[in-house]
Amino acid sequence: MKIDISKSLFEKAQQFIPGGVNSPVRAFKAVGGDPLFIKKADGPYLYDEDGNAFIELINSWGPLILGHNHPAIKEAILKATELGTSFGAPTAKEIEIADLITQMVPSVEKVRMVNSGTEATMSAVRLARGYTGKDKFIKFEGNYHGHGDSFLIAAGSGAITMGMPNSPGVTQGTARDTLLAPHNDLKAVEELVEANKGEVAAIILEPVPGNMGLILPKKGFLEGLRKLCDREGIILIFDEVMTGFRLAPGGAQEVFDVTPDLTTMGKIIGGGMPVGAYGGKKEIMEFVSPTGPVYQAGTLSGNPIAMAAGYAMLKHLHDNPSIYQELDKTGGKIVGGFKDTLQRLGLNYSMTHLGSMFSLFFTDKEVVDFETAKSCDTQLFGKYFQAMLSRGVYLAPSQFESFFLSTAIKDEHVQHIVQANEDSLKEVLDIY
Ligand SMILES: Cc1ncc(COP(=O)(O)O)c(C=O)c1O
Ligand SMILES: N[C@H](C=O)CCC(=O)O
Repeated sequence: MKIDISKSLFEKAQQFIPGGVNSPVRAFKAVGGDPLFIKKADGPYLYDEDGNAFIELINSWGPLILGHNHPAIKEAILKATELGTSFGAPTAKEIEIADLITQMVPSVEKVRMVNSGTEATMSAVRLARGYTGKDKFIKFEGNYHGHGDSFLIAAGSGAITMGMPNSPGVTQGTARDTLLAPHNDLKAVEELVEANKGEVAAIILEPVPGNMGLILPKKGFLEGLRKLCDREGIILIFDEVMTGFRLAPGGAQEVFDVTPDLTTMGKIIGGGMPVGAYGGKKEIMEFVSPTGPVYQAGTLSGNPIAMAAGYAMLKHLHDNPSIYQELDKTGGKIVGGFKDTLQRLGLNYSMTHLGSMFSLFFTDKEVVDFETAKSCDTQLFGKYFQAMLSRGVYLAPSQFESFFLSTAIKDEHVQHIVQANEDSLKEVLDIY
């Protein structure tokens, strides 16, 4: 594979940008080699500056559930740009998207738009603290909620990929109010709440974590958290930045039928533009400024182009619910193909799958939390990543990320991906 142009761009980028990238996981540090510089994308394909084409399973880290350049979204963006790029004032489109979100996610009675998932989670926890008058909150090991200070403790995604689950720069004072629990361990959470009785404002979690690879909730875990929060007056926050509008129109809360008090959203909600949102019970959301005392603002929040893209995306999903069955089928075919290969090659690596998300973990343990996720052979993953790349399949460059499907992936791509997986495993494990 020719990568001369990407290589020289990366050299130049490092002169002006820390590590040559604007988000750490993009640097390929965990998988070796230099990152590819992307020139364009269409449907299921990414094209790099050297002219290589890849079927991709990242989709911009989740947002592009319809693949690249979907006509409905492209048209909405182009139309919106004709009217201006930013007004810093209310628009009709903001009402339309808020209305649609409340229909698709019934636990969200009111919603505030922000510019990223990070802003959404920071704001939701501030709101929970302001509303309850309590300072502490519980997060789960290996869950990732963006790069707000109080979340960079035992964080998943790029933080663990870079070997920095606890980031320097987060003060001890901040860290003290973040209580940590092992994911999927209800008893540990109950004990933590008991030990901090009356002091916990919120429990925040990815209901289906995708930031230590894809991990499924154990039976009764989400329901148990709901009961605990009700009993103790704690705000339950589902961080659905990744799972929202991806696992179902109403996200993981619809799939598992557990209703949080607040939900954070991002990725798909912006149709590929930088958008986040948080919403929930009217009574809690009324606590946000200007109706309430909890301050939160944004110069570009509700940006008209981003709202147009997000609305077009959500409307398409809302009007075409069969998309979710289609994605689940595609996921089933790929995961089924991978599992067949693993069996034939006598390998017992662990796999998880839900709808349009899946993971291949290079460990024989069942991956249910941060500890088991960390048992993966990350060096082997790096070799596998490179082997897949050389066969035209672009994966997330880390063992601690989920793979994402889009509707642009059809049967011919599935076949290519399954074959590439078999050939890559044989290559990296020296199986002939
Ligand atoms: C579950 C979850 N929450 C929050 C975030 C932060 O979102 P953003 O990267 O848009 O700030 C991410 C992804 O980065 C995420 O996956
Ligand atoms: N896993 C992260 C978000 O979901 C990946 C995005 C990033 O850190 O650049």
